[in-house]
Amino acid sequence: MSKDSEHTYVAGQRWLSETELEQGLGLLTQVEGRMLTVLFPATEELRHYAIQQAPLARYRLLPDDRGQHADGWFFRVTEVETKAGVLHYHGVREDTDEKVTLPETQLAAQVATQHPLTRILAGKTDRLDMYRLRQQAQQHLQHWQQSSVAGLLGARAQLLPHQLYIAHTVADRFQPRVLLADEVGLGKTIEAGLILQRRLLSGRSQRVVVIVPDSLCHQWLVELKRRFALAFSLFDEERCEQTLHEYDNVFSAEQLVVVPQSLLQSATWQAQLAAADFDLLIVDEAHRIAPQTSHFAQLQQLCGAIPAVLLLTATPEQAGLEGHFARLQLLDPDRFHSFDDFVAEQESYQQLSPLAEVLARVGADKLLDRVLDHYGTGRLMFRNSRAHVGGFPERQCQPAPLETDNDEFTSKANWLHNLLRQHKPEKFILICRSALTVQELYDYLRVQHGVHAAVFHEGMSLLERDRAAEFFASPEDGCPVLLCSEIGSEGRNFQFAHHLVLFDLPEHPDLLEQRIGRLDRLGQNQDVQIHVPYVADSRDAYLFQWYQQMQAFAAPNAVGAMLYNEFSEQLQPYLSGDYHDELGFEELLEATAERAGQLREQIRQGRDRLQELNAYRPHQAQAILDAITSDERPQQLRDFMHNFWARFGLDYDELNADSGWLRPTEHMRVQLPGLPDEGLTVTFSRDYALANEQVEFLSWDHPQVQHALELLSTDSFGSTCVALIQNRALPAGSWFVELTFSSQLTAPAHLVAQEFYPQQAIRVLLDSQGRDLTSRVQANAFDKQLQFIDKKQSRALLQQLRQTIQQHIQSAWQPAETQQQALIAQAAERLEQRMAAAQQRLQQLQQRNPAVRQSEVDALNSRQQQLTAALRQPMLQLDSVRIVVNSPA
Ligand SMILES: Nc1ncnc2c1ncn2[C@@H]1O[C@H](COP(=O)(O)OP(=O)(O)OP(=O)(O)O)[C@@H](O)[C@H]1O
Repeated sequence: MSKDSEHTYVAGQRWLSETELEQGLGLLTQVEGRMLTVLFPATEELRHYAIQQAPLARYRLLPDDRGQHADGWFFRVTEVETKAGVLHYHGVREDTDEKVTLPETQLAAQVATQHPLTRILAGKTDRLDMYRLRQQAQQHLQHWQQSSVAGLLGARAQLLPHQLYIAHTVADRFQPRVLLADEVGLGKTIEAGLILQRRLLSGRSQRVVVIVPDSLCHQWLVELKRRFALAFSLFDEERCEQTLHEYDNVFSAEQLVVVPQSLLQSATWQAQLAAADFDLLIVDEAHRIAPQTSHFAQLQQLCGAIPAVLLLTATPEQAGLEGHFARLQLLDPDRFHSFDDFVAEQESYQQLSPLAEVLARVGADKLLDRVLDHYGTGRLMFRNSRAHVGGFPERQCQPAPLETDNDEFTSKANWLHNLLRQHKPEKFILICRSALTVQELYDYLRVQHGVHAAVFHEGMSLLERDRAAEFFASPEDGCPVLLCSEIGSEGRNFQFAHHLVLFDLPEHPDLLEQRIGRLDRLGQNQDVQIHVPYVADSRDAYLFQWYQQMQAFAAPNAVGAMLYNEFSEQLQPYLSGDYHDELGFEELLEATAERAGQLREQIRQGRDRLQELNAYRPHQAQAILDAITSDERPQQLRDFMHNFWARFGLDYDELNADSGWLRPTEHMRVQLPGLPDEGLTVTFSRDYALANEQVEFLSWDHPQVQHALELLSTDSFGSTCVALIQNRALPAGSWFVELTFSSQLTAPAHLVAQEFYPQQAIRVLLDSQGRDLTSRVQANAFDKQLQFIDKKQSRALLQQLRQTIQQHIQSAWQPAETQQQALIAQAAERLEQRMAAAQQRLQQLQQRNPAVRQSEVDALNSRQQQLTAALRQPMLQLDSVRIVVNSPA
């Protein structure tokens, strides 16, 4: 038996190593002369120490503490007894309620080495600034978790109210199943991305599949990365084949996948997709999968298997109202069971429109909401129009009637060459119906005129297409024109160009709209010139005149599909050259113009207007924008991240007022997602990020920021600390223990409990006598007075005080629990109020609007019940401890 200033060393006692805490709980096996031997059973390491300098801390449990037996079971300590220097714990087993007594020798070797109490006992502390950083991280995390716009903060995108309104409305539904049908180029991809991001970050969705026309896969992958910092994986045929031998279901390999539409053709992959437990499905250009095809049947199966579905199409009625109905049916088969009922219902909505219009005009928002609630498809379908969103440049049609001394192709090709020459160095996008024409034109321009054109069509590989588009878009490239086929270019972003050449005309007005939409989309900053060459009496000449009657070139054409349905049969003979009656065409034009006027008027008063009013409710959108402006807090984020980088070994060099270069150093203490070795240029400014695409936009939603918040809130960095206070009003040598407890709910992620009860920090401040000063000494005011203390001093203090500190820490649980109860009561009240309001609203809505699924109402009830239950059992944990010692100068 031997003795130091604090303890008597006896074999059988348990000790922690202050220098090697990760060894777990040591067992003192031998005391011989001036030497100690300690075995660390967790690592099977043996250590010998000289008694005078042994860096050991005595491990003792106190009544009410929780201990673990070497056999794995836990017990609650009721009494502690010392027999010949070894502690004997009396307690109750948690699993069996049995009373037990065990010597400390039998304790498990694994102790929570990250636990602040263990760290304090072992004298392990961090610097004051690290402790502060941890506290800040927790406050920021709490703020973010509670924000009503978490997940909508981080997109590299302008804050456009029509997109944010849709994103917010759809993302927060239990399992949204909607059609995003904004006019072409208004940003459906961004809307889908925002919805996705908010759902992923809140835990509402976890496994996502995006089905995209093959030609758009790359664009989607790039947009998701560039705009949302989301890394999706492409699962094409090749990747599936490669993954096949590793996984039963290839799609289990990743959480976020992009799948080319063509993959649906394979029964194997299709079956695996349906069985891959995705919880969110996004289908881009959904009109491309035509009803009554096998593809469509497969899509139907997927929509049946995946609970949340977003279908994207700018031209929902391209294949007629039946096609539109079929897609709505994919979303809600129960509600859309009869096409005739659907048509009748659509007509009945027309009556609502004038009233809604008046309410919108006078700004009676609440009443307008109620009227719009009656509009059945409004819950399922969102369609914004340019007219409603506003701020778009004009379209200018430039018809080019041509003389024909040559064949049609040659005349047009020569005209094109002239056009390009006149407008040098401007860039032109040319779209025609087939890849064959693209190829012929390419050859002709090269051979006859020495003009090098870029080409873009479905016969090229995706990589070739992307390269061609990129090459053409680069300002250095000398190529004046990009020749595109119809189908090859759908969904593409060509708004950097201002001239569109329609080398021939498509037969369907929606296809024409898709073509113009390549340039006339968000981000277009000049009027779009639409050049239409045609030869007299040709197919295109007739089509051009017909399109003029419906003003198809001047503005987005909402009536095109309906006119096509009514008149296409009469039009056919003129297109094929098989007609006898030129007068008949004049009549057709007149009839088309008249009908277009009627339909437009109907639409103005009817369904489309209702759709627009519903897709964008300005006062609600404004509330979302306001919340974003107040929760973005770029300055606070910047300060926090700068501190984080400095403490964790990353170098940051300011490049200008808005951006800087971030790079890892050899002292980097953690791995950050998406940080390459050579570093990264970053900004906290949305505007700067928008103008500089290569610069990473850091927001509270960004994975690196989330990682920092998470790390600092859960890991042990900064969880224990000793600091000095110099306050003459207090006795010298008086000291304080400041504790932070974290309180959290344990609930499945999809319940999004953090919205009501984010991870909460509960502070308790005790003085050296164990008196509770929490409410008397404010956290900030206290913190401001604190100063660093050097490591040696801090260690000596802890050695001296640790037993009392351990007792104080134990007594702090009671006030922490009391504070927690108050927080819980507040959260329960908030939950009750908000849920009651949401339920009432949904139930009222359900009475008015048949598109509210019963499952939504049930889900809301069940969420409330589960959250109420979770609120009864919050988890309280000791998170950090700071010891403050007064030493007046
Ligand atoms: N909020 C925004 N901020 C900046 N750019 C945006 C925003 N929304 C959309 N854009 C850009 O506008 C263009 C059109 O957006 P997007 O491709 O999402 O439209 P879309 O409705 O899906 O078009 P399409 O009907 O052709 O598929 C894209 O280049 C997109 O990056």
